Amino acid sequence: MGKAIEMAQVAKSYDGKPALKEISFEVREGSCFGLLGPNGAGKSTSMKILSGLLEPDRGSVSVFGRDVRKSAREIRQQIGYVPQGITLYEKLSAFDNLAFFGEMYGVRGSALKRRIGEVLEQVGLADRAKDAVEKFSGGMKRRVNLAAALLHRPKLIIMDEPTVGIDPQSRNHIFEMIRSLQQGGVTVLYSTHYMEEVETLCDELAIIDHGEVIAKGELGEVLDRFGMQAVYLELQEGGALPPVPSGFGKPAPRERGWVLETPSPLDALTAWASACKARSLKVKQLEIVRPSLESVFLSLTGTTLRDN
Ligand SMILES: Nc1ncnc2c1ncn2[C@@H]1O[C@H](COP(=O)(O)OP(=O)(O)OP(=O)(O)O)[C@@H](O)[C@H]1O
Repeated sequence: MGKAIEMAQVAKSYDGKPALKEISFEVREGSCFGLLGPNGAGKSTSMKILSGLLEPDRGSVSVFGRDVRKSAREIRQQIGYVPQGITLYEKLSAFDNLAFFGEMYGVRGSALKRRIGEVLEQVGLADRAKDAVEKFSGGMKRRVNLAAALLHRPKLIIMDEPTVGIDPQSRNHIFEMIRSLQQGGVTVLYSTHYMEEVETLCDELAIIDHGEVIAKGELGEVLDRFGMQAVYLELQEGGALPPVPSGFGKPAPRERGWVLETPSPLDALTAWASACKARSLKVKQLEIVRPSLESVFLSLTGTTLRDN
């Protein structure tokens, strides 16, 4: 498989302040690639450069093997860019908003009408085509924006934090849409500061922090390389504090139980089991769990992504 995106040593400053310091990453054709990082890390800047909306100061950027600067027009036809902000006409219906975007992309007439029906179906809003966008929730507006980026059947979709501040139903629709796009061979570049989203959706990722790539690769590879295994404990009577196994750190709450990150999970599991037994606590679940991106970020930066 070829490369959908190749960014090499890309740097960008705003008013002398570096936002990207020599960013390099590659996205395989057909993959769902997560660009993960805290606010201000440089995700939007990278995406705007890739979409040809912003010029880098240095470095090279190519999309499907073509230089973004030299082939800007052709590349724009292959990219569907979904910005962070909503860009819709509130008074117009979802259909009319999409008709406007479609014409901008050069889709017209009955082909456009048909295509609008298809993309509204894809984002789960086919039954709301005629309603004015001003009546929509934030999540529904975001979905119309996503639909707009699909009208010209791009081979690469670039989405800048599409799930920030939206309802769970819209989030699920977006996830389903991404999965079906990927099944249809479309490459997806997805930025977020939610690690769980990357874990659920993406097969490759780059973690960026302060304008630098601090880890990249296949999801499983990054987790194995930088993450730490953990032991998960859930007790039968919810709410009780778990015993702390001696010789290990303090467990942290997760879901309905607690989790203990450790380089020696089998020893931790055994020690935790003995500590529970000694206190006659009824264990509902005790198991070794695979590393999370949370532990990857922590081990690479010394801070949790949530704290940022
Ligand atoms: N137009 C601009 N002018 C000046 N500084 C900017 C501009 N756009 C972004 N920056 C700065 O560049 C850095 C990277 O910002 P960028 O928006 O790319 O990050 P991000 O990871 O997308 O974060 P966010 O989720 O907050 O958008 C930040 O320090 C930001 O303040």
